[in-house]
Amino acid sequence: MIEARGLTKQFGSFLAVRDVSFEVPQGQVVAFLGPNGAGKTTTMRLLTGFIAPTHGQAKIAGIDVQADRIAAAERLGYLPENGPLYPDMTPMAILEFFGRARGMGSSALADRIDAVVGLCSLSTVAYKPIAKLSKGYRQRVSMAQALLHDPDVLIMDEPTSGLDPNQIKGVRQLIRELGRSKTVLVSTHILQEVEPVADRVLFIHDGRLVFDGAPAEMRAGSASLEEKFYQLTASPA
Ligand SMILES: Nc1ncnc2c1ncn2[C@@H]1O[C@H](COP(=O)(O)OP(=O)(O)OP(=O)(O)O)[C@@H](O)[C@H]1O
Repeated sequence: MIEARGLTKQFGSFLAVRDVSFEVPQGQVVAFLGPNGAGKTTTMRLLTGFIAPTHGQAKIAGIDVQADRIAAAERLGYLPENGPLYPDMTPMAILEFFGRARGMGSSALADRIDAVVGLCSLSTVAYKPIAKLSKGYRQRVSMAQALLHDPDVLIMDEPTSGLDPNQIKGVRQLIRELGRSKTVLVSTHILQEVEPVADRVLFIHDGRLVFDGAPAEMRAGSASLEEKFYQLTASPA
């Protein structure tokens, strides 16, 4: 459902992503790990068609995201890091706006707004301006936007960043629930999140994929995931 083939991105003379290849089959929840500046966001932007690769190819549900971005976007929900939300709008208004932009008809859109407001626990803030919402609720509005068209594939960039422990728990439960029916790639800095949520870990360092395996395999031979994180990033990739 997600395919990266030789993905490479160069900004000027700087190689941010270097020849990254992997495939994620249907129904897998994958944690995308790596230190700051490793290339996680850039890889996710390449996978979603948001930016074009210097070399290589990205496919979502078999669709080349550069050649047919609209068809790929229909199958894909993307939660960008600090995604833009119009602060004067309410969650209901913004979901309606995004749904219309996606060409959803009135009755299907009303049903889906109901579903995502429930799934993301937004009912108590549905009619408050986004400017007045806490960071946790704003994140849930972004999540609801990503889920609105019921995509098969979800790509989420640090969905728990800046949230309190209760909110993190809520997002973790939601990801686990979504993982029952969807293919999910989620980046995070919080290693404790990985084992309860993910079937697989992709670890990127200096723009290169340096580990691909189950969380238990990543931990094998080390005292903890943290220890393995230090080992994987101790020298340049
Ligand atoms: N548009 C750009 N122009 C120049 N350099 C960029 C651009 N976007 C990203 N980079 C650089 O590419 C590298 C990878 O950045 P990226 O945001 O993908 O890392 P990341 O793994 O998501 O980091 P973090 O965990 O801090 O979010 C960084 O050195 C960053 O400064």
